[in-house]
Amino acid sequence: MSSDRTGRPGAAAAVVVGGGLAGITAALTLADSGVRVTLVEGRPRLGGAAFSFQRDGACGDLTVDNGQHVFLRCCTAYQWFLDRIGASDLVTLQERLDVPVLDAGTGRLGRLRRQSLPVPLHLAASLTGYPHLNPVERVRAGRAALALRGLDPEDPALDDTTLADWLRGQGQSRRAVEALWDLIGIATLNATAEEASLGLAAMVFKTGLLSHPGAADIGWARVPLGELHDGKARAALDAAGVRTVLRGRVGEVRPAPDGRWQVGLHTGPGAEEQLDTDAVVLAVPHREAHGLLPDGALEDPAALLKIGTAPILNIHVVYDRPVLRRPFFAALSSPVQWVFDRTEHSGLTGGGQYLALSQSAAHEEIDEPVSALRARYLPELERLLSPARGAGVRDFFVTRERTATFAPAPGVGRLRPPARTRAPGLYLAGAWTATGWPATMEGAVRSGLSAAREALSRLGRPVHPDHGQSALESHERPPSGHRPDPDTTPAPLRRAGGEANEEGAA
Ligand SMILES: Cc1cc2nc3c(=O)[nH]c(=O)nc-3n(C[C@H](O)[C@H](O)[C@H](O)COP(=O)(O)OP(=O)(O)OC[C@H]3O[C@@H](n4cnc5c(N)ncnc54)[C@H](O)[C@@H]3O)c2cc1C
Repeated sequence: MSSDRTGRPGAAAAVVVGGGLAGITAALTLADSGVRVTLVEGRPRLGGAAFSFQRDGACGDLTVDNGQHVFLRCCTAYQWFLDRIGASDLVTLQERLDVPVLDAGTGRLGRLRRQSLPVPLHLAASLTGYPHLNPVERVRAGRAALALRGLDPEDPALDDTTLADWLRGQGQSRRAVEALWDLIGIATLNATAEEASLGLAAMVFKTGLLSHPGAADIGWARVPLGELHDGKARAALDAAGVRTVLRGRVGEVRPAPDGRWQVGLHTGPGAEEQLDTDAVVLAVPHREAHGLLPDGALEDPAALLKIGTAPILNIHVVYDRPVLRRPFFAALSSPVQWVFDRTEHSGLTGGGQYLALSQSAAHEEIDEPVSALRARYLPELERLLSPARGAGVRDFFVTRERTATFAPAPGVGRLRPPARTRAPGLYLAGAWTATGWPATMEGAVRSGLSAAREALSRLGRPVHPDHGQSALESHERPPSGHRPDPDTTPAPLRRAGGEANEEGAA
C-alpha cells in the first residue's frame, strides 16, 4: 500500500482520480470523515477546467483565467465548497441580480434586475421596462416564465425535446429568444435554445429565476481562479491530511481479488506507482472515465461516449485606457456575448483595462485563427463601447476550451450515470454525472459530495455533519448562512457594499 501522511493507520483508504472541483470535493469529504485519501491529478495543478495561468506577453506578467467563471446565489454547494477551502472572502456576490444588456445595433442599454418582491414579481418590473423587447414580446415572455413553473425538469419527456421547440410553442419570437432566453441560456447551459435539452433548461430557469428571488444573483471570484481552486484547495487538502499526487496520470483501475481496488499511475518517465485501496472515486471527464472503467462497472459504458462536448472561447483584450465602467455586461445584436473586466484579478500593470469576452457554445469560432477573431471582435467592441474607439490595444489573445463542458443536448439525461457503479467500491464524480445540473462548478461539487457519500456508506463511515447534506438539498430553498440575501436577511447581517450599478452607458 502507498505511504500516506494522514497518521490514521488502519483507517479505510480511498483514491480519488482527478483534481477538478469534483475530485477535490470528494477527497475533502472523505478525509473529513476519517478516510485516508490519496488524490491523483494528471496535471501539475489542481482545479481541472477552472484554472489560471501566467502569460508573459505584451503587458508583462499577466494572470489569466482560462475562462471567466461565474456562479449564482442558488449554487449552494459551490458556496459550501468555497467555505470549506477558506475562500468565501475571495468572491463577490451581487446584492441583487443586475445584468446590463447593451444592444450593439441600437446602442440602447437595458437592465435585467430584480426587485425586492416575491417570485415571480421580483422580475416583473424589469421585464416590463426591458427595452430590447416590444410590449407584446414582454407579455409573452412573462407568460412563458409562468408556464415554466409547471414543468418538471426530471420528467424524462422534457429531455426528448429542445428548449427552442418549447419556446416556439409559447409564442416566443426570434428576438425574444435572442434578447432573453439565449442571453441567459447560452451562458449557463453552453448551448443555444436550439441545441439544449428542455429538461436541463427548465432546471436552470426554474432554479435560477423562479425558486427564490435572490437565486440568480451573480457571483464571481475577485482573485484568479487558480488562487481558489489550486492554492486554497491544496492548502485545505493538506490540512485535512489528504496525500495529493500531481503529475500522476492514472492508467488503470482494477478490482483486487480481496474485494479491494488497485490503481496504477504514471508519475514521470518510467515511474509507476500502484495504490491499493478500499474505494475509488473516478472524478475525470466522461471520456477518460470510459477508458478507466473496469468491465461490468456500468450496464452500458458506451453511453458515456455518446455524451457530446461543447466549446467555450475566451477573447482577451488589454486596452491602454479604461473603456468599461462596469464589472460586466451582456451584448445583443453582436457576436459578442458577455464581457468582463479582468483588470483587478490579473495584476495588470502599466495602466489600461483588461477585458475578457466569454463566448459560449462557440462551435463555429473555436478553431478560427487569432487574426480572424481580432478582425471581428475589436470593431465589435468599438461598436459597443465608445471609449474603445480611440483606445490602443496593448495585447490581444485567445484561450480555447474545445471540450469545456458536456453538451446539454436532448437525450443527455439518459446518458449521465449516477455516482454509484455496479462495482462495489467504485464511484463516479464529475459535472457530467447525473446531478440534474448542467456542466457547472455547482454540478461538479454536488457530484463530488454524492460520490463521497456513496463511498462512505460502503465503508461504514458516517458523513461528517458539515459535509454538504444541506448544500445538496437546499438549492430549491432560500440559501442561508454565510452569503446572506438582502431580501431575507436583517440589515446588520448583510455583506457591506455590493456592486455599484450606476446608470448610463456601459
Ligand atoms: C472556459 C470555461 C468556462 C466555464 N464557465 C463556467 C461558469 O461560468 N460557471 C460554472 O459554474 N462553470 C463553468 N464552467 C464549467 C466548470 O468549469 C466545470 O463544469 C467544472 O470545473 C468541472 O469540474 P470537474 O471536477 O467535474 O471536471 P474537471 O475540471 O474536468 O476535472 C477533471 C480532472 O481530472 C484530471 N484527469 C483526467 N484524466 C486523468 C487521469 N487519467 N489521471 C489523473 N487525472 C486525470 C484532469 O486533468 C482534470 O484536472 C466553465 C468551463 C470552462 C472550460
